[in-house]
Amino acid sequence: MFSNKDISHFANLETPFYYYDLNLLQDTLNTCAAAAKLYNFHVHYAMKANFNAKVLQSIKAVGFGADCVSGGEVSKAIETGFDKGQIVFAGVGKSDKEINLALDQNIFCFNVESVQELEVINELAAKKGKKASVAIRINPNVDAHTHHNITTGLDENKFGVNSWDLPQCAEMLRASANLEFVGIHFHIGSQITNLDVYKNLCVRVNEFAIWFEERGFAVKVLNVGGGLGIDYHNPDQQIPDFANYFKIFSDFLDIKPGQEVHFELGRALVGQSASLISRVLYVKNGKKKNFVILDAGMTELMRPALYQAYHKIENLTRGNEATLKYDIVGPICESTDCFGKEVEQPESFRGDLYAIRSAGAYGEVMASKYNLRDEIRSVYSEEA
Ligand SMILES: Cc1ncc(COP(=O)(O)O)c(C=O)c1O
Ligand SMILES: N[C@@H](CCCC[NH3+])C(=O)O
Repeated sequence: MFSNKDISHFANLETPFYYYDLNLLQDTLNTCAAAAKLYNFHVHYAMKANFNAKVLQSIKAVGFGADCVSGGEVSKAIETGFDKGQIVFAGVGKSDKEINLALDQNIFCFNVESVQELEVINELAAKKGKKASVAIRINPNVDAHTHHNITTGLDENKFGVNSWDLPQCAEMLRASANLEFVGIHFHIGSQITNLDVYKNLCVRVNEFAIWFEERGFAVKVLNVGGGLGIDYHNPDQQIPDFANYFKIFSDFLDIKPGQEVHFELGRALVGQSASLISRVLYVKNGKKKNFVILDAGMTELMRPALYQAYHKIENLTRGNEATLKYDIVGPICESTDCFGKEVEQPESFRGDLYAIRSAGAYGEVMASKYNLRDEIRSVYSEEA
């Protein structure tokens, strides 16, 4: 919800830009941190969701670790001041250069996604005379009931080690003098709104933990990944239900004394804290359709074009009284450059300000230069 003061402030600014509500971000982080603390759970922020410098500063300040998926993210986390001892590094295709960088930085652990990767990390660690801490990312074949493009924990997905490869994994761990097994890792998908899915995950985590323990491995860390969704239809109902989310893991995981439970949350921490603010360039009234053409497009927010993702769209200049249906599109030379079809809006005019809500996660960071677009700018609530 934007105040009149926000809207007058936006009216003086060049569009498009991401607007970050840093107070809401702080409230979200504090709520999550307090809910996790109740159970002594460890939270790593999934940096891929948003690595805007101010966002990262706020997250670091609350004491979370970082979940990284590239050497670039590991470096950025360290530059930002995240504790190296709280950095985890996942990814199915870690290059030798990235592994070496993470070894040099003594990060908390590699979330390893294949037997071959274990072999490579062992070799590279041996060359440096080091022992690399590793958790095995297991693909548990649990359906996350989310969009198939952001599902990661089914047998057909490329992520993690499948259960039938675990015996080979265990053998490799035993044979590798430069690896230290710390635990098991899972991440079954993103934008998960049905929390029952996590109960199913817990059942599988318990089974896999026993599997490793029966073979003589001490499972110190149970890392259950992230994926908690946000309500894209109600962007003003802003803070996800962290209390219930963590309670599920406390209730359904068999947590042994000394065992740590780790999470890797991205979207839930940052998703509602930003909107993409744009101006209407043109309004085209056709025979079959009316179009609102914005100065922001799929190059600034790719999710609708990529996953047919829903984002609530609001005309900030004219208010809420919807009288017409428009396809809300951008200026990019692609037919998928569309933020919403047949969206009910007030009659709109050139110069109106539009907000595309819930754009704090996988928004700014997925922007592209396609069509040689200007780099997307950011504006922060503290500047208003
Ligand atoms: C390994 C891993 N951990 C954590 C996340 C964070 O996901 P989300 O933003 O849905 O919480 C992702 C992205 O889906 C991921 O691939
Ligand atoms: N980029 C996706 C989420 C992918 C999560 C990373 N595994 C989105 O916008 O919803």
